[in-house]
Amino acid sequence: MSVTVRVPAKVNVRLAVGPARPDGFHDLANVFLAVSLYDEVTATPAPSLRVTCEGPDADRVPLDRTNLAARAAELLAARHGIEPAVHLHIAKDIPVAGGMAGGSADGAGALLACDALWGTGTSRADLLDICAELGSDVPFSLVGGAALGTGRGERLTALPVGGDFHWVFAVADGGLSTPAVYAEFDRLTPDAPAPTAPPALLDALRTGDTTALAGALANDLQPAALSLRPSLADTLAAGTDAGALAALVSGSGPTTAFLVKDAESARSVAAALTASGTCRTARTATSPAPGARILTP
Ligand SMILES: C[C@](O)(CO)[C@H](O)COP(=O)(O)OP(=O)(O)OC[C@H]1O[C@@H](n2ccc(N)nc2=O)[C@H](O)[C@@H]1O
Ligand SMILES: Nc1ncnc2c1ncn2[C@@H]1O[C@H](COP(=O)(O)OP(=O)(O)OP(=O)(O)O)[C@@H](O)[C@H]1O
Repeated sequence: MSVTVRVPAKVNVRLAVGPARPDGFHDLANVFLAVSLYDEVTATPAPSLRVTCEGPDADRVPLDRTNLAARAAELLAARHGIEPAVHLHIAKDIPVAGGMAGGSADGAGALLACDALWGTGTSRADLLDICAELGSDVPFSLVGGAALGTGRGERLTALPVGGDFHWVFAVADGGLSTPAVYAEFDRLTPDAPAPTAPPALLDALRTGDTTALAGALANDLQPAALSLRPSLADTLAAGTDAGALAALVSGSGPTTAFLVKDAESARSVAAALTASGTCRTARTATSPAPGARILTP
């Protein structure tokens, strides 16, 4: 018997970053939106914990105990006093180290899959606690939809979304290290103000107004990502030249996100980005997407 869970990627439609805290993390006003690019995590009984991965970026995914899926299985097993005797297979479609929370998705997916496989019946509150222990983005991978993340991004308030949004994601060559991007933010922003989520952005989500959302997108980590990877400016320009309503770096990058009017515009902007030679590949997606879900056989 095995259990498969499907988990979405995310884009941050507003990532407001405050000053570094004593524990090294930054307080955020982080407006997450789940998008329709998914990893699938399959949990199968095995003599001991083992991780495998398939997909175009599989060679860049660690298969040891540092994999967030493996860590999720270990934390859940420890909480219930059992052995993490499970094979976790990741079918990876979310770009690796791309600022789209791919590792976080696998952590949330493994947690839900193991809880179902082992019949441990963990409460939603306990699952969210384990997610927060795994990483700041992991609770959102579990819940999906749209949410405001405060604290280091792990404390979530669900947000209403009144319509579908269409996106193109330009996947860059290689990744960017999240801690390195936050460190560059600190260097560039010595007096960061307290982070807030503007009402205009929350209204745009609530009413499903693409034009208003395009005017409200913002990522405080974008200057830091551009400073570490200046070529991303060419990718952003290629997308807006091709007709995207707005462009921004996704999370800590280097994936760039383009909000477009509709599915037809998504196809033409993706084609133009691919032809521009400023990215490795371009993907289309819609939002909001549901959070981690068990796929019924
Ligand atoms: C950039 C985002 O993806 C936006 O959603 C997240 O803030 C990053 O979330 P994540 O990858 O789950 O990050 P974590 O695994 O919790 O932390 C990795 C590192 O990122 C930095 N970090 C992360 C979150 C935060 N609020 N402040 C930080 O400074 C810290 O250096 C930390 O050591
Ligand atoms: N299951 C996993 N999938 C991908 N990377 C993983 C996984 N587990 C651990 N990692 C490690 O985490 C690093 C960041 O990968 P990930 O794909 O989560 O980045 P990201 O999308 O930038 O995340 P975020 O948006 O949350 O900052 C990788 O370089 C890899 O070493």
